Amino acid sequence: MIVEDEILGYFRRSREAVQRAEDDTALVHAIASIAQRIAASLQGGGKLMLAGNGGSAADAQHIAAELLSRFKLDRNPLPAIALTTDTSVLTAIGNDYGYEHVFERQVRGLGRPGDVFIGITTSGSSPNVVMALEAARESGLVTVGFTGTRGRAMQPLCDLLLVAPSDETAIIQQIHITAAHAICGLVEHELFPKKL
Ligand SMILES: O=C(CO)[C@@H](O)[C@H](O)[C@H](O)[C@H](O)COP(=O)(O)O
Ligand SMILES: [Zn+2]
Repeated sequence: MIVEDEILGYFRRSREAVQRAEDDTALVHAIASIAQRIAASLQGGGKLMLAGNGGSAADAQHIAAELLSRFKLDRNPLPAIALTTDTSVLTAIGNDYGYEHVFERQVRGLGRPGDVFIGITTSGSSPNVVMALEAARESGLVTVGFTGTRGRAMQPLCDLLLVAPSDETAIIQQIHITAAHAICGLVEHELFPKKL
């Protein structure tokens, strides 16, 4: 019974967060604006870079895969890189400069003005993501934050901020990947209208 309560409680909190997201006009606008900025960057020869820790690292990789491979349309690959995958780079930077630099240094090395960087942190306080957003801004990238209600303080660092309406990491991640799927669909529609 305790196990069942745990499961049903989790489902209920998920459903309530999705409902809050659906009713959140600012969130829906943020999703549309993020898709528009990514499409504009890719159209102009830019690329998308993403980073996060733990489950959000998996989300960064998931989103890059949707664009480089395909989301729903059979079309040309779109340039997207998750900065979470190269263990040589991550261990070298982590070992030589510190873990808080693992994304920031990649942003400075790989980012070009007009690219888009998405930093994903459910708390809004992971130093490696915050430093990468600072580096992206200094390097002339479009800065996008994915966070939850605890992460609103990221706003000054972000051109666009997606705030999932929850303070629970796992639930925030679920809203993030739902929003990311919507963004991938919008980017495909914008860039490949004839494929519809
Ligand atoms: O996936 C989960 C929890 O659902 C964890 O791996 C979680 O991502 C990790 O604890 C992260 O280190 C949390 O970092 P952040 O979202 O606060 O930046
Ligand atoms: Zn998780």
